[in-house]
Amino acid sequence: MNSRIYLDYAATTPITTSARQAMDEAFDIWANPSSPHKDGRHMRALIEEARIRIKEALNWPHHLIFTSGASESIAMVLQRNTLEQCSISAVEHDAFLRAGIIPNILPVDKNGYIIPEKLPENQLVGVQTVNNETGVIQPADILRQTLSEKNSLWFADAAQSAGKMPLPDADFISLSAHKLGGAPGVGALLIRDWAKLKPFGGQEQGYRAGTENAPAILGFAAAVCEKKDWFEKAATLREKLDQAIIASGGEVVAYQSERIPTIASYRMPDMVAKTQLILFDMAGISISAGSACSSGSLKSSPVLKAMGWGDKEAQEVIRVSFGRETTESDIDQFIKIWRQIAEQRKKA
Ligand SMILES: Cc1ncc(COP(=O)(O)O)c(C=O)c1O
Repeated sequence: MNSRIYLDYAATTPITTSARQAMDEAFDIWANPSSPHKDGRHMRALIEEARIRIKEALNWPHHLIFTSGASESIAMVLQRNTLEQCSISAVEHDAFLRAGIIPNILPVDKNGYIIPEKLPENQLVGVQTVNNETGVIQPADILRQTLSEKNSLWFADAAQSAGKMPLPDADFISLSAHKLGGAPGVGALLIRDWAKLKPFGGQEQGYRAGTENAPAILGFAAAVCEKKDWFEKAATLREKLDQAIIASGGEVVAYQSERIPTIASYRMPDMVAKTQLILFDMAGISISAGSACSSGSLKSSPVLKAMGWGDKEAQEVIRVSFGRETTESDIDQFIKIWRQIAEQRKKA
């Protein structure tokens, strides 16, 4: 596994050393945080400390409840917010479409940006911070201002940006620990105002049911608090990658848009993504086609379709995503293999 090159960080990131250590230590503290005895109270105190540390690290002064990750947080908000109607952007993660309600879909432009004039009044509006396929960053200030003027609540899915960029000034925010160096199966829902969400369950201030996953929560806190000194390096690597792709006849998706440095999508003309994935895989490189959830199928990415891409072109797009552990030599190797595949395709 270690000799392979992992460029699929948007699907999940490697666990950081400090998160792994915090989890390891937590497994030795054997108590349910709801138990009133001394051990239980100790575990409760550790969870509350983790909550405070995460809020401080993310600079979020309001409420935070632990969940199993962004998908659960998304379902919670869609099902239990206090407004009657809900709209989401056409580029939201699949979890928004599988939360048991049917939202209205808001269009995006060809660069992947939300169209402010189309934002509705008096609704819950789901617009992500960063897209998981293209890396496009939505304009947070415009969204905040427009949605406030329209008396709508902003639900920002920050699964791909949390811990990398400042959080937006939204009403609800979802995130997953495994996208920022923590373990899978834990995450959070950030809530500005308790009154905007209907309670449910006996844990997490009455907003969730189920014993907290204490080891994962403590690992999550450790991961969030780690230094982000690698982020600048990611921007340099992404720029190198973009230029190499363009120079060898490829296309950078949403090249004109503001994008997070850790996610990029590239189109290799006349070669379906599924074949590219196999060839990269055989060359020891893990990448993805669009989102991890839809990559098993041959359907075009709904994100690219919403940006106006045709089926043929959309099916030729792969996603490369990276982070803390990615080195320049990983990127050089990816570029080398990309060039080889592109050359073979030209000869075929
Ligand atoms: C933007 C976005 N939102 C939500 C999710 C769902 O996260 P999880 O599977 O951890 O619940 C993902 C995961 O790929 C994502 O990229």
